[in-house]
Amino acid sequence: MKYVIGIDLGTSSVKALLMNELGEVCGEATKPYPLIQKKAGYSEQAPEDWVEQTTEVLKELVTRFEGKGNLDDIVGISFSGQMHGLVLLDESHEVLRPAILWNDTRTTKQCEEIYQTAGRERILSITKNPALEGFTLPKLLWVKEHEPDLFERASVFMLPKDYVRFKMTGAIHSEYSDAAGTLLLDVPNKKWSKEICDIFGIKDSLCPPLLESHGFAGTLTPEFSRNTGLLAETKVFAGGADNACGAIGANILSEGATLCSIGTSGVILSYEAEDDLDFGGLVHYFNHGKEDAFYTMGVTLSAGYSLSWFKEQFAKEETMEQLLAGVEDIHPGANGLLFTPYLSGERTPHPDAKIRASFIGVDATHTRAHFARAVMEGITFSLNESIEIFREKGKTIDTIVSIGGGAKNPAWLQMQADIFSARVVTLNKEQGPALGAAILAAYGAGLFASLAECAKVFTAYKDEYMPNQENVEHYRKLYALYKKVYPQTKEICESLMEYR
Ligand SMILES: Nc1ncnc2c1ncn2[C@@H]1O[C@H](COP(=O)(O)OP(=O)(O)O)[C@@H](O)[C@H]1O
Ligand SMILES: O=C(CO)[C@@H](O)[C@H](O)COP(=O)(O)O
Repeated sequence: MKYVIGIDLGTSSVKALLMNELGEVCGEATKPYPLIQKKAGYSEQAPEDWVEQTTEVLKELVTRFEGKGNLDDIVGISFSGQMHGLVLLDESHEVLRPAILWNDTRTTKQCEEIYQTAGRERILSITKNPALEGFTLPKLLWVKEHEPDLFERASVFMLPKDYVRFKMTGAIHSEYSDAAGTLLLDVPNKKWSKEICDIFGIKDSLCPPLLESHGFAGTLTPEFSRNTGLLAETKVFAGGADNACGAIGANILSEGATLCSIGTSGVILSYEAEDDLDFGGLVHYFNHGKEDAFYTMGVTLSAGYSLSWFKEQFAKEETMEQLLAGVEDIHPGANGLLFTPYLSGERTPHPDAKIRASFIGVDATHTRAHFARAVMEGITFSLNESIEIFREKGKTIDTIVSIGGGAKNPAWLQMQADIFSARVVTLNKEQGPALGAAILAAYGAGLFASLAECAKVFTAYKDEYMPNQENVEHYRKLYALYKKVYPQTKEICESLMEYR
């Protein structure tokens, strides 16, 4: 029996998943690491924490595997990684500063400068994406402006999982699905954009060589092999961005397939075979982890995070299940209470780092459960704005695969079916993007002839939620009210910035 390992380098933790070639889960281990938030809007992590905890989870998997199989039957390891984070290395490949993460919003000025210098249309035509605070190029320009000495010393930039893979193998690479989120990649032509690098004074050598997601990146260094117990000959394959891997693990590998993922952030993701559709930058347009395929995606920055924040503040000692008990008994609309999930700004459809969240319509009859339901509905309304963009562009969205923490609660899944007005299905294995990473490893190692063949063995749908027409109608009216909150709170939120 052959085995593969998928590693998901997330925002709050790293998870390693051991699967056999039959698609059975044979082990998993998770370890957390902290966020460093020095100022409002800043979000950083220590790359060495990722490496340390990845070593630990692999060590744990190997220890539990002993006696059950041979280590040389582990034929591949691959990655899923939190996107966009900037890691800078010097000439001797030492980390120059903490990584600046995807949810760090310090770069509004750099985004404006990108448009002023290069023009929005030019950026869109090359990278297929708008300049957003979370992306990597604005972070590089922030370092160039605020830490010029350090920028001068940088010899290469890396994305989070690419750095961990470098520490595992000693080889420096990136791959297309993550590179697409840097704003430095010519997405249709799959190469670093010389034009953008030249405009912004970025040396070509700062951009690492690119691989396909299933491409072979190297074998383990003797040190990494010693520290984890894995054989030094173990093959490592490039891996993909977390959303690309989430999509692979949910079998979003052909036209017409749509994904809803509610993790810390939330995404609505749609498979694209073509590189030339025009969404005018309203949604992200990235290379898939499948060769020569793409996906479009709308992002709600604080999706699951809004609910976790609510629990942390108002039900700290309880489990998520306890907090959400009874939410299904409350009528859609939470008795006239609306929530917008802009706890740390927003991306789709309002790229706005300054907007903040609101509860509107608070009444003395509202209980904590009404607030919890309003939070879940607000997150789902926000994701529906991405679905609306896709539908307005002519896409048919009738079935949505729901994954992530948000897919754990049946009331939330029914709410998704009602608000999205679509059939919602769940997966039989809730392993998140680590499953997509394991599929990439299995395909890279040659266990399957294609990603789709592997996904067929590794994944299957489980439950189905059909829209309830009465609720669909009710939510359609509430959604129209929800959409009025952003424009009517934008100016107030901007003025409140000086008090934060
Ligand atoms: N039992 C639950 N019911 C509903 N939502 C949940 C539950 N447990 C976690 N969540 C939501 O899922 C989110 C975490 O999802 P996950 O996919 O693990 O995120 P990430 O990979 O970004 O860390 C939490 O922020 C929370 O909102
Ligand atoms: O910024 C994006 C996508 O563009 C995020 O999806 C991050 O890649 C990480 O998200 P979580 O999986 O931690 O929610």
